[in-house]
Amino acid sequence: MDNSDHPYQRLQVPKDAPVILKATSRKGWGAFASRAIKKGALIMKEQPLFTIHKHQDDIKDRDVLAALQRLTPTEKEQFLCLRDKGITLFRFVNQAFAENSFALSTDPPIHGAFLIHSRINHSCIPNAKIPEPGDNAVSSFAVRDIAKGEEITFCYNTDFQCRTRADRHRELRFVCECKACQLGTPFQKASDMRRLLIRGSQYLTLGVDLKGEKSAIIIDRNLRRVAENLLISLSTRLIYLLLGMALLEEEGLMDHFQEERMSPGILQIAGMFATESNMKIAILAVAQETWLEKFCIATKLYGQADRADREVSAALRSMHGLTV
Ligand SMILES: C[S@@+](CC[C@H](N)C(=O)[O-])C[C@H]1O[C@@H](n2cnc3c(N)ncnc32)[C@H](O)[C@@H]1O
Repeated sequence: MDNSDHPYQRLQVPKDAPVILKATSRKGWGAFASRAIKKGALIMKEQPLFTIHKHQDDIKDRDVLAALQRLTPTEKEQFLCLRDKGITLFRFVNQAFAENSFALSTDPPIHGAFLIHSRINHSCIPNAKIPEPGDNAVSSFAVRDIAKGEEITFCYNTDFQCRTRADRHRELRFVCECKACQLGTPFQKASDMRRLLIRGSQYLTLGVDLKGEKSAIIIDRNLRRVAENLLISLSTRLIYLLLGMALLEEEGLMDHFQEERMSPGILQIAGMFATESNMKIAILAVAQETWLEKFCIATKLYGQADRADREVSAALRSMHGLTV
């Protein structure tokens, strides 16, 4: 099909959004920056074409057809532009909805059709992020400077930062071609290693693996026992937290959302040391500019017990319902 005739040319991008839709060479259609977008800037805010108040698995063709009946002819025409992988008509309308929707709420379950955000392709090292939808809308933000003409991407899964290439591809069910997925390249090999280490360091600080499971990565039984019982020392806890952040930074995954989410907890841990020599190092570590610098200073705490260790462990164990 000549792309100038493609139905996606008729999709209405939110007014003033710096986005144009175009065919990519191997990923179907994608969204591209129509002008330079600064790191942190809102890319676009999109209202749903319609919503369905059910769990995704319970949404049937008839639910989508009923929702379409309530649309104006122009809105209905937008939905009918959708194509499977940008090429063929969908066999079922609920499939078209599933491929082009975002969850607006889990309890109660609400899914909305977002035709423009659904054109954004995935990358394991994305330049945009779609935080938890709120306000009955989906918004995307640049997590680094995006040049005019660059493809806009976001990560389709929230825990990919600690999953290897093979593991991510099993979940995605397509072969991503981003920098972290170029099989056998030095970056991809280092990326797999970094993401495994991020997963391991998360386990050591939280005491649980992804989805609350036991770790398949940390095999030392004693270390697992200490982590699962939230008994790691303050210094080890700070070091692993900062290691995770430094690895995210090195991987190209550090952004202001990540920093806003993690920084308060890290500062809190750093402020809990009671032994003066440890306290000085912790304060110096968190004052550094980059996460790698913070981590490097914090390693000076390695193996140091602290007067607050017992009290902090007891507080964490009580918070997690473990017997103190
Ligand atoms: C929500 S759609 C994204 C828009 C889609 N490219 C289109 O043409 O409408 C998701 C689909 O796009 C393709 N896709 C997205 N990201 C990709 C990537 N990094 N590598 C390969 N295919 C990708 C996959 O076929 C995936 O199932």
